[in-house]
Amino acid sequence: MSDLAGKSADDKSAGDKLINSKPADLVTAQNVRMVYTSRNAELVTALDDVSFGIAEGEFIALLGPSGCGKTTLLKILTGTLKRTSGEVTMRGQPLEGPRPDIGRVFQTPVLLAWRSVLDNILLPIELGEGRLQRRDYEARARDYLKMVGLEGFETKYPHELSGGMQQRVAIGRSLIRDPAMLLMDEPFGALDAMTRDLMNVELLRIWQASRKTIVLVTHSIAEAVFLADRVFVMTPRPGRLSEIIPIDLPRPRHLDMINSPEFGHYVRRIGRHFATHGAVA
Ligand SMILES: Nc1ncnc2c1ncn2[C@@H]1O[C@H](COP(=O)(O)OP(=O)(O)OP(=O)(O)O)[C@@H](O)[C@H]1O
Repeated sequence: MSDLAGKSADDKSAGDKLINSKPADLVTAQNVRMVYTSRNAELVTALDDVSFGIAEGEFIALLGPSGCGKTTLLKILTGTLKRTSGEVTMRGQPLEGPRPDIGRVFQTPVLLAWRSVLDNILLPIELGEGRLQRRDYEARARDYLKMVGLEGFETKYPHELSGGMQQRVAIGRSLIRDPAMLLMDEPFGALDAMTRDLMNVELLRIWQASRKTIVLVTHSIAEAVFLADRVFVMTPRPGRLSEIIPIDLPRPRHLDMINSPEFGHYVRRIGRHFATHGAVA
């Protein structure tokens, strides 16, 4: 991460209590295994024996080397990819397909160029099952626009926005159906380092304001430590969870914390782990 000292997430309260309390798990995975069959009929084991629980409101960073199965695990958690074996539950029920209470943010924002910012945020309402009425969600869309820092940009089009702003629209869109959980696949990976740092601070502010559960995939040890309550460290393929590391840094987190000895301790500890078990890309 670059050094943009002094920026902080606004909310003063949300993070600490999550570390100290033990609410029931929102999502669980038990012995999840994923084997793909490639085009030449080769079997590729992407995930093996992955088990964990994630509490409501937690921020989890999924960290591991390229190709270790992070995206695969995220797709399984969205219900869009069927695991080969193992159990996944959400609120105690088996997760067997996509659900409206799980939102997803991709590495690139995938906005529709011919729709305004407000219309892009409302897209899941128009496409959603169950006759959702756009007018019932417009006030919420405006609230989320404000939350992601885009108040006043309702009528702009994607090409009029920076990359960071476009990704804020994508985050607003992922929140519009009020999901319990947001799954984010390297959401700021395409942005320059400075914008990425600022977006991470913004993301913590949005997380604390919206109180969603977040699972975020990253290649960056520093990003994982800065954002997460717990870092799930994966092995090289076939991806297993080799360690779950609670990050006991105070919240709200400021970018100048990355210079603290405690932050350095976590980064070195995870770095040593990868030096022993396999490198982060
Ligand atoms: N549809 C598929 N068919 C066959 N193999 C696949 C398929 N999708 C992914 N894989 C393989 O599964 C493994 C895990 O892929 P995945 O995209 O989940 O890794 P990742 O950790 O997200 O990688 P990266 O960090 O590079 O994005 C890789 O070896 C990949 O080549």
